[in-house]
Amino acid sequence: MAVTEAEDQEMATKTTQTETTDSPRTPEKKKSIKKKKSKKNLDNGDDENGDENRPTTPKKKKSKKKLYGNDAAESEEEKPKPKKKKSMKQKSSHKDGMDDGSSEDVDRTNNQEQPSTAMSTSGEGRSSAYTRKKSSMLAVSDDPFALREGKTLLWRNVNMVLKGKNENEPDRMLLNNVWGEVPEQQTTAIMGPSGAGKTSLLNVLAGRAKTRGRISITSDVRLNNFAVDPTNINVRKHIAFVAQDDSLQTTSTPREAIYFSAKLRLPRTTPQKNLDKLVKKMLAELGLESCADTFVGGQLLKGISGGERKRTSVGVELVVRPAMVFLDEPTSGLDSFSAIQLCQVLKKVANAGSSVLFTIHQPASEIFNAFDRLILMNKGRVMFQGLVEDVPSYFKEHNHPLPKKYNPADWIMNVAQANSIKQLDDDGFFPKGERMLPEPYTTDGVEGKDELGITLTEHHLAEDFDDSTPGIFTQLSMLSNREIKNIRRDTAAVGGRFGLTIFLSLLVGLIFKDVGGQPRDTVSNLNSQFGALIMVLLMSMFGTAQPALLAFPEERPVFLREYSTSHYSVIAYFMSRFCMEAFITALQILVQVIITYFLIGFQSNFIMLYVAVYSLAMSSTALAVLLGCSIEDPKLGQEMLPILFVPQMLFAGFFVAPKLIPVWLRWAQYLCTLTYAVRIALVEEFGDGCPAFYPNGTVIEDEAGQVVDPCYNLLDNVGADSDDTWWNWLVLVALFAAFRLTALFVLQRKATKFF
Ligand SMILES: Nc1ncnc2c1ncn2[C@@H]1O[C@H](COP(=O)(O)OP(=O)(O)OP(=O)(O)O)[C@@H](O)[C@H]1O
Repeated sequence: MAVTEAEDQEMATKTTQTETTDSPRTPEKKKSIKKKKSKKNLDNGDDENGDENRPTTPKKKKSKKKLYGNDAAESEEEKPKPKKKKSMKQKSSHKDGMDDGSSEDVDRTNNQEQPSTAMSTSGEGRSSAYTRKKSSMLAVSDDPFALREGKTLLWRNVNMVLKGKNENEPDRMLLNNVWGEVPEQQTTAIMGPSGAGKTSLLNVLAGRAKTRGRISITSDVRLNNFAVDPTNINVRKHIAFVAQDDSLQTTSTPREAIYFSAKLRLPRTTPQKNLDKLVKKMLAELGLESCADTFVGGQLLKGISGGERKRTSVGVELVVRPAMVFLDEPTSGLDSFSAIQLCQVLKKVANAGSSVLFTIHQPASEIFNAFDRLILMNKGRVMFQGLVEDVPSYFKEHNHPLPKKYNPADWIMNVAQANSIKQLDDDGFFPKGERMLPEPYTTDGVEGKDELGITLTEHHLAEDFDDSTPGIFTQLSMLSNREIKNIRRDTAAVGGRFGLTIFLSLLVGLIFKDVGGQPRDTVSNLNSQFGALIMVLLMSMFGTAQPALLAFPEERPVFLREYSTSHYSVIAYFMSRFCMEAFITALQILVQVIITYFLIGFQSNFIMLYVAVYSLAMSSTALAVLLGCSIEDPKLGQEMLPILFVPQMLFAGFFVAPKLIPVWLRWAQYLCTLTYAVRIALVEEFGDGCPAFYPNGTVIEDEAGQVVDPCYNLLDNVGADSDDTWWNWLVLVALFAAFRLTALFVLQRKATKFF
């Protein structure tokens, strides 16, 4: 569409009309607008009076000339012409299936394309269903393509700069003054040669890229003309995003993955049978029926094909009937039939009201002609932007007419790649000129905040967001169910973990066989008993902390995708993971302690030993989870394992007595969970002393000539004292709680602040 400066002025004027003369909106005004909205809900779609405060439905704009960015359009101070109106019904029927562009009831010659921002005030014939309260509308429908209220995203001056490594290396403009819009009810494709900046633009708009390292990003982005920071989690939640890399739970099936999304993201009042029907219809629309109950699969688990996985990712987002859908190369890896099928689905989604934006590489002509709009990127700049049907005339006007019987997508890519930027510039591509945006409804400035200091934009977003989705208990139950299925289905991982535990326990148990029952009358016996106990403790630490450390970085993409698309809260995710971990660890430690306890013949009480080893395992996993939440890369997690274990072993007192550690380092022992577990277990095993110690005559005497019980001596060496046992328990539990809470905090910050 063509937004010229004249049109921008029109938009600004309309904004003023819509919002009265004061901008930004005040809370009071917002209330009055709410009232009008509800009144409108009752007016059964009769918009002949053109109530200027109602949310508007952008029309499918048609124009032959004056494309958005057409230099002629930019230079002329032209009065915008009135828009031709079509009813929703007419529009839908026109858009159904592949758009053949045959809707000749629209004056394409003179009708300059209009900005389809939310403040556009023309009264498009929106049905009452379209404007009904979102939650009730969605709850009662079992149609994945039910009408919904869309949103329009506008952006200007989007720049992404890669700073040079040093003064000699110049900065690189990865995105250079990029502008555009994604109107509701339309499909917009971003095309361009490899490295043109398609994914970068999509990521910036979806809030998945931010100033960081050598990359700096600036942008002016409007959601329904509210100035927004796309990286804000509240903004991100409005956008269903399908990334290029599928991040799905590998042990779920497509049916379960789509159901999981529908159950947690649709209004809680949605009847179960509607959810089931929705999922069924979504699977059918995406051609996933035949693999609906096969595992998604991953590196180690055989599952559905790459194309099926991609369609599942799309289904997971579309099933919740989002207002905005962004997709990064949704057709990559799909055969041509599946690609067309997917594009038809996207088209239906747009017809239902959503704004759809996606990147795509050289689509077939059938697919290309089905898009409504095109953004053609080249070397980080916008080479063309407008209606797809205007592409041939635009390229003809700029000296690159589309040859007959040529796929237009191939042709425009050919033009973009075969000509230098200078040549294309000379030919008039890369429309220039400053593109103004109308005054935003609110800003983050002081005047845009209410008395509580909450920005009006946040009010708007929060109000707009459906808060009737399931609460924490449903989230916990859904997440726990999925975890249980994951454990049952990922037999390799669970089997490996338990297999290794059994193997190592047997190895240690056999090597130290019956050592625990030997009389404590020699140094070697006593040392062996001590060694056996330390081995059991270390084994529990290694065997449980390692999987916990690696679990989150591996699951991170799934968590971040689901969290950023409002599946569940961080607390629900954290709690469900904790419960599963606690359960699996309890079983694992039980197996380990049963084998070692009876093979070695420890003197401790079985239950006490089990609780001590389990407590160590849980507090070690808490530290591991904290580290795991702080890092992004599973490989880095592997490399961090020594950081987790080595200091613990060094400070626990069995390699070097704590009193021999330099004073300035000695404090670190108090942060090591192993220190406390060793003290508790040793007191339990040797706390009664060695009644028959060293009968062969070798005795140890202290400086005063008193005979020293070697068991007490051993406890003393590691700083253990039976009087401090409760204190040791307390610190162990406190460390566990501190690590867990810090991990929760880190996870919350990571999830909301950074993608
Ligand atoms: N974080 C980054 N650091 C350095 N360079 C980057 C970064 N992100 C993007 N780029 C560079 O920006 C340019 C555009 O990248 P982008 O991935 O957006 O291109 P694209 O059009 O999506 O390409 P493709 O079609 O090959 O996926 C590329 O040259 C890429 O190397």
